[in-house]
Amino acid sequence: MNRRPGLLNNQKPANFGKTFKRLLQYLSKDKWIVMLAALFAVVSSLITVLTPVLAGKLLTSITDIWSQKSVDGVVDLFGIALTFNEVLILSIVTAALSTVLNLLQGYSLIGITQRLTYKMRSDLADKINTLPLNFFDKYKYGDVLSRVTNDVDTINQTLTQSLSEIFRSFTLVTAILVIMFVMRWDLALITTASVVISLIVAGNFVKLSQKYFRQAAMNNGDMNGHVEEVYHGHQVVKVFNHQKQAFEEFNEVNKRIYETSWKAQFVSSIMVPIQFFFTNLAYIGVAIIGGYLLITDSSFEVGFIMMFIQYARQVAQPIQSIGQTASIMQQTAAAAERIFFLMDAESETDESHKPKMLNKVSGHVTFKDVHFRYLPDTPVIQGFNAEVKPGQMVAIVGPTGAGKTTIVNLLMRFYDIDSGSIQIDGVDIKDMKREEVRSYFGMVLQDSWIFEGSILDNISYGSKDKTKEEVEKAARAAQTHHFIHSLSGGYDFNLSEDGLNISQGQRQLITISRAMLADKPMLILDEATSSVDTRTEILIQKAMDQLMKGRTSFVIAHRLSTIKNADIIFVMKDGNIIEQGNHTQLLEQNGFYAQLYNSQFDV
Ligand SMILES: Nc1ncnc2c1ncn2[C@@H]1O[C@H](COP(=O)(O)OP(=O)(O)OP(=O)(O)O)[C@@H](O)[C@H]1O
Repeated sequence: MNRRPGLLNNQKPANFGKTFKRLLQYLSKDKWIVMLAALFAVVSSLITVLTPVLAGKLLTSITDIWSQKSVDGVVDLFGIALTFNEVLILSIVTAALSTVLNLLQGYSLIGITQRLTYKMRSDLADKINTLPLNFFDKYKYGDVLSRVTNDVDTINQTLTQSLSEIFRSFTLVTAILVIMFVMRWDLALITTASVVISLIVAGNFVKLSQKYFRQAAMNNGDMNGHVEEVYHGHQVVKVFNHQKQAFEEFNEVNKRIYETSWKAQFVSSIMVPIQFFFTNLAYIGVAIIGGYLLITDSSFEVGFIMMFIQYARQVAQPIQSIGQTASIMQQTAAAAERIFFLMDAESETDESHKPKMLNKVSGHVTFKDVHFRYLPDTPVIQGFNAEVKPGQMVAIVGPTGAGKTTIVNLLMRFYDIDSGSIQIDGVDIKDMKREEVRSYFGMVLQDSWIFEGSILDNISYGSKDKTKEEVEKAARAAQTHHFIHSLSGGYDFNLSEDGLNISQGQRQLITISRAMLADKPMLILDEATSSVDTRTEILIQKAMDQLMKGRTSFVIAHRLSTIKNADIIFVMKDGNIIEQGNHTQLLEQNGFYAQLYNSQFDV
């Protein structure tokens, strides 16, 4: 099942404070705008706090006028209208001002977040370009890519909301509590107590529901893994008559999801009514004591009670919101931590100071006592020595795991060797920039790399300066023109992602044309092992022969024809060349090659 723990997949930040501080440092350029947004939030929240005062004032004035009527028998309509107008105008002005401030705050925070995520994406892209290949041996590409997409997106979505909510909620809570305690500390105490109790109860429910949510998420992961396994290997499942067992496994996981999700949803759904219960208790308390004070204390105003009840209601909401925002900020920090982990990974050493070493490359390659290991305690290449003359075609053969791909990786400087040297035309590749080394090689790999776009774009990938005529010439030389011509639109025919709308052999022909057009002095060919039809195989062989003409070529060989035609064959075993020579010489030796050849090619 596909459950993959590890630092890159953590849901909770290991160090919330440190990560959030670093995230805020990203905002340092915009710190004045952040402060302005905070100011907007504070002022608009203070205005919200004033609303109950206005409403209370209105009610007190109306009851005053009304009680006067009971004495005089006359209603002072003019007085009511005047009070109404005053309060109404003030209410409209404050509401409008609060809306404008909220808009300004939203506008500035959105700008800040977008700039922050834009910069994070660019920084991550720069970083990924400098990561050494062995980083990707440890971490999956999907994981790394998800930093650029999902995690940056999480920050994008949560940061604006969290920042604005934190500014707003803290101001509201502080202001309301201050007002309440200044007005009547005893009533304020009742309200605060109810909020605190409701928060404690809610906190326990949150913990419980989080436990069930986590279990549900794990069960969902199991379900994904199961579905992926079974449907990916659909045919295998059928061939081995495994459907019944697969179905039972599915039902078992499905049942677990049902149970844990039910508990998680139920526990989280009863949280709100419970909080309401405690808040309502506070209203009742304030109303009873307020009513009593109104009767017993003549200086007590009815509007005051109303105002207080409104504050009691208002204070609970931002406190709950702070709780929710804290959990959102945890997600933000977890995402930021995963991003920073990638940003802190060790980059390839900087080589910008290195000058260009070769002007014209003839393709003379020597390996001198090369040692290399991917993992500290597992030597892979041990004392590899070889010399390849310009224009020679080298076939590298050997059993699986012998180190054939590794030699190619070292030659292209995808990895740096531990000791010894690899030289091109007498210059150690360590003294060249990696890009310089790679610029001398054309590559055709087993997995034809095709992207969505026209055939023309696919062939001219990496050689954008070439004309359409040159592309066509390369395709002709690579035996590809004929097939391209038969497609609707010819060179403009649109290839789907991974080139799935053409055959495997045709995809290979396109990549051969690409290497032909790039016209590099040296070549690396990793021959495809999977079979294509005989006609295409002949075409590919012809194309490869044409491509290799006049270039030093390293072929990880699987085809009999390639091996027979090679100028020199390196027979590799356990990271070393154990035999070398041409096909006839090696067969005459009757050693490992002869054994391998006879078993593999069944001659
Ligand atoms: N990225 C890596 N990290 C750790 N070990 C690796 C890595 N790549 C290859 N190896 C190990 O190095 C050894 C040589 O592998 P390599 O891929 O060069 O063999 P190969 O001859 O190309 O095999 P095949 O014919 O199966 O492609 C193997 O034991 C392999 O397990």
